[in-house]
Amino acid sequence: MSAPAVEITGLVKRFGSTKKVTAVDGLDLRMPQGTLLALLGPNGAGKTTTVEVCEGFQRPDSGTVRVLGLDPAGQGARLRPRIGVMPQGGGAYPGVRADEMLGLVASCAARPLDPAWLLEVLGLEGVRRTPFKRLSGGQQQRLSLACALVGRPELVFLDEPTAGMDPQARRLVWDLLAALRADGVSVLLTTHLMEEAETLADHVVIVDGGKVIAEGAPGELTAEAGEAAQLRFRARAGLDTKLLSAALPEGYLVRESAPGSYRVEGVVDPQVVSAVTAWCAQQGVLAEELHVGRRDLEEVFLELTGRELRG
Ligand SMILES: Nc1ncnc2c1ncn2[C@@H]1O[C@H](COP(=O)(O)OP(=O)(O)OP(=O)(O)O)[C@@H](O)[C@H]1O
Repeated sequence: MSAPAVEITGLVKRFGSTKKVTAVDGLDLRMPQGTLLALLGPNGAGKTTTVEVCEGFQRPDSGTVRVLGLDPAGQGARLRPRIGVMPQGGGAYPGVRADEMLGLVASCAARPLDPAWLLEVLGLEGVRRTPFKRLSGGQQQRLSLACALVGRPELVFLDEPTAGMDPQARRLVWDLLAALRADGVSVLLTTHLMEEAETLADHVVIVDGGKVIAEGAPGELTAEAGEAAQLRFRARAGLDTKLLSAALPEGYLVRESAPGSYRVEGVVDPQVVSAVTAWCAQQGVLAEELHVGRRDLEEVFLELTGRELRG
């Protein structure tokens, strides 16, 4: 049987001269080959550090990390030709043209993809002669993604691949990632976009404070036994939830899951929706983002931590 794409056991990584900052705090993760795993978490959760350890750019303080069965710290020379890396923020020599840069990276690979094809798929055909510094942020990101993929890697690490992209560019990237996955390429990406994780991932690992706080298929994480839908809304923080609960039909309970985020517990029906909005109107409160539906990963994170994913 082939080795997992990534296997991490008890990873700890600390920074600072006295190692005071614990970026990763005993993280375990297993990713089979041919799957797409999303590391989802807020700023500072330890996602980039975890990925950089897998790429061999950081050494763990403790724990073991195996990537395609190899130790990234000690067997980097064997590992590097088999992986693609898209770092956060990217970067390149400012005067290099898009096609020159991709051509250069392709020339380092044994069996590269056709750079012209990749530029076209990523919507960069029209800017192939544009110097890197004059590309928009989203175009630079896509070029960085092309560089990560041009060597036909078995496994790619993408650190916030769609950060700063407009919805159209994001969609192009999502389509490409879905196609890669369908071709059997393993993809590990970090994101704080729960929609990205829900759309693309076979497996989502939610990290916070350097630890895994939940994981599973997106559907598993968002499923809740016996509950088809729930009602959520946002309003100013500190509403009197006891008073609101009392205004609802018997058996319903309202909780403020994070400041300004409210959740009505109980089976949602038209009467309860109407009662919530009527009570808010009486208090002169505007119920915003009123939502009836299954919970999403944002909600899962909120329930686990009491904080919003997008800080
Ligand atoms: N080189 C470093 N020196 C000191 N502290 C660091 C270093 N790199 C990361 N950290 C700290 O480690 C913690 C985790 O950072 P990391 O970049 O891994 O988080 P992240 O989940 O990728 O965040 P983001 O979504 O903002 O990229 C943060 O508190 C960060 O400030």
